[in-house]
Amino acid sequence: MFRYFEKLVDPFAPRPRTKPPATYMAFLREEIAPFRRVVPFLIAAGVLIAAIETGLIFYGGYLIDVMSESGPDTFLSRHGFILLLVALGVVFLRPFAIGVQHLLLEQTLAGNVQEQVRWRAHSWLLGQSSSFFQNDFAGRLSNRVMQLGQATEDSLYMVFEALVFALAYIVVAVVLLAELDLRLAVPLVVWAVVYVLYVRYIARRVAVASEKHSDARSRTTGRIVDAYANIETVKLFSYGGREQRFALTSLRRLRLNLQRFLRLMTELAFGLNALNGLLIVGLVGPAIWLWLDDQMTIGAVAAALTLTNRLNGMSGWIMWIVIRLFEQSGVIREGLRSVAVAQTVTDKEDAKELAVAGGEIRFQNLSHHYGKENGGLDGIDLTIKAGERVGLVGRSGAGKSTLVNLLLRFRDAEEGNILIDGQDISAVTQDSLRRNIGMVTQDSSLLHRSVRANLLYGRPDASEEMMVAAAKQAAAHDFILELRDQNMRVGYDAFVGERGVKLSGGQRQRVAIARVILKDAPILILDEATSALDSEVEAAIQDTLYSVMEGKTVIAIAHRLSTLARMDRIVVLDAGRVIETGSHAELVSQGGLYADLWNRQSGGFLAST
Ligand SMILES: Nc1ncnc2c1ncn2[C@@H]1O[C@H](COP(=O)(O)OP(=O)(O)OP(=O)(O)O)[C@@H](O)[C@H]1O
Repeated sequence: MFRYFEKLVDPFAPRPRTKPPATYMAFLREEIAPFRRVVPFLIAAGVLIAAIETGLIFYGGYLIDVMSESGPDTFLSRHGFILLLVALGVVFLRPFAIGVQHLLLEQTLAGNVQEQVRWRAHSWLLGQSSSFFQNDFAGRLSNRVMQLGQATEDSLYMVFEALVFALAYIVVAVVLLAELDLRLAVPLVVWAVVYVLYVRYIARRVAVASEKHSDARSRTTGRIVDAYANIETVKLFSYGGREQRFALTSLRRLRLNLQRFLRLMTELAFGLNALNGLLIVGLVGPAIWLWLDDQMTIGAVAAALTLTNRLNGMSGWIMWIVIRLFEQSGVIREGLRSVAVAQTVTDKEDAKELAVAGGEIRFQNLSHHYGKENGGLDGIDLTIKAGERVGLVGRSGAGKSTLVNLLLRFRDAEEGNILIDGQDISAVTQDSLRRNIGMVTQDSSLLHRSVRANLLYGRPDASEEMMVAAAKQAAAHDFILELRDQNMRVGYDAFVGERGVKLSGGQRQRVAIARVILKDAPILILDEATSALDSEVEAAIQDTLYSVMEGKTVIAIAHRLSTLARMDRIVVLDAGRVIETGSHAELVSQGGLYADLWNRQSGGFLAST
C-alpha cells in the first residue's frame, strides 16, 4: 500500500528545460503541479478531519444537555442510536480520514517533492555556463539546491496538513457557534480577523529575517567549503589564524541574523497569548451571560468553553506553522536567487547536431573582453584547416585559453563567429559540439569516482579491451593496476579522490590523455597536456599523442615551445590578437615575438630536427 502512494507521482519525470520561476508563489505552483491529482483529496481529507473534530466538541455540549434532560432511565432509548453512530465515526471514520491524509502527505507529497525540487534545480544548474560557476561558491550553490528541496517540502506539507485543517476548523466552528447563538459567532470572527492580520504582520518580518539568515548561512557554507577544497593553499598562506578569522566574520553575521530572527519569536509568543486571552474572555463571557439570562443551555456553554480551549491551544500551533511557512519562504526566495537564473549559453530552439567531416575550424572576427573594455580576445580571424595541427603560443594572458573556451562554448563570444566545417557553433547543440572535441588540460581534474568511470566518461559504451588499450597508450595502465583506495578497491575500480587528488599530477594527466584517446573525437585540444610529466614519460607520451593526432584537427597550447616540434603551423597570440603565423623556422627567421620567446628557451627541437 505504501508503495502505491509513493509511486503516484514520479519526481524525476522529464520536463521542458525552462528556467525555474523566480517568484515564490509561481515556484510553488510549478512544483505542486505534478501532484495536482492528489491535491483535491488532501484538501477533502483536511476538511473532513476538521469537521469531525469541531463536530465532536459541539456534540459533547449536546450530550450534556441530553443527559441532564433525560436522566439515566430514558437516555439510551432516546439517544442510544446517535451515540452508536458517533462512536463508530470516532473509531473508524476519523482514523481512516487521518490515515488517508497522511498517506498522501508523507508517502506521495513529502516523499517525492524534496528530490523533485533538487533534481530539477541541479539539472538546471548543470546547464549554466562556466562563468556562472566562476562567479559563485560551489558550496553556496549546493547548499541552496539542498535547502530549496527541504524548504519546499516543508512549506507544502504545512499548507496541506495544518493550514487547510485550521481554516476548515475555524469556518466550521463559526457555523456551529452561529447555530447555537449568532452573538457567540461574532467574537470568534473578530478574533480570527485580528489573528490573521497579526500573523501577516509578524510573518512578513519573519520572511525578511529568514531570507537574510538563509543567505548568511549559504555564504558561510561557501566560505567553509572553499577553505576545505583549497586546504593546501590555506595551510601554506594562512598564518596566524587568518582563515579562522575569515570564517568567524561569516559566523558572526550568521549569529546576528539568527538573533534578529529569534527576537521576532519572542515578540510573537507575547502577542499571541495576549490575543488568546481576549478570545477566552470574549467567547466564554457572553456564553455565561446568555446562560444567566436563560438563553443558553449548560451544554452549549460547555461546548463554547471546550472550543475556546481547543482554539487557544491550536492558535499557537498554527502561528508556529505560519511562521515556519514564512521562514521557509525566505529560504526558498534565497535559493531561487541562484536557481532561477537564466542560462546564458543555451541551445537554439532549432539547434542541429554538429556534423564533422574534416574538422575545419574558422574563427571570424572573434572578440571577447569578458564584459570589460579590453583584455581577452580582439578581432581574431583564423582558419585551421581540416586535419591541420596548430600550435598556439603567446605570453601568459595573451588569450589562448579564452580562444579554446569560446571554441568549446563554455561561454558565448561577445562578437564574431566560430565555424566548424562551415557550421556556426552557436547554432548546433552543445552536446554534439563537445562530443566532437577531445581536450587534455594542464590540470585535468577527475571526478571522485573510479578510474574506470573517469576513463569511460567520454565514451560510456567502450569495451574493457578498448579502455585498457587506451590506458596502455597513455602509459597509465601499469600505475592504475597498482592503485588501491581506502575501501580496498583496486586497479581500475579504485576511486581517485575529489578532483583526482589521490593521483600525482602526472598520473592525473595520463588518465586524462587515456580518456581523450578513448573518446577519439575528430578535434583535439591540448592545453599544456604534458606539462606535469617527467621528461622520460613525456617523450613517450608525445609519440603517442602524435599518433593520436593523425587525421584530427589539433590545437595545442604550450609554453614550452619544444613540445610543438611537429606541428604544421604555429600561431602566436599577443594581447588578444594573432600577431604571427607560420612554421617554426619561418617564425624564428622573422625575428618577432616567437623568435624572442624561442631564443629565451634553452634547448629545443631545432637541435633534434
Ligand atoms: N573569467 C574571466 N573573467 C574576466 N577576465 C578573464 C577571465 N578569464 C580570463 N580573463 C582575462 O582574459 C585575458 C586572457 O586570458 P587567458 O586565460 O585567455 O590567457 P592565456 O593566454 O590562456 O594565459 P595563460 O598562458 O596564463 O593560461 C587575461 O587578461 C585575463 O585576465
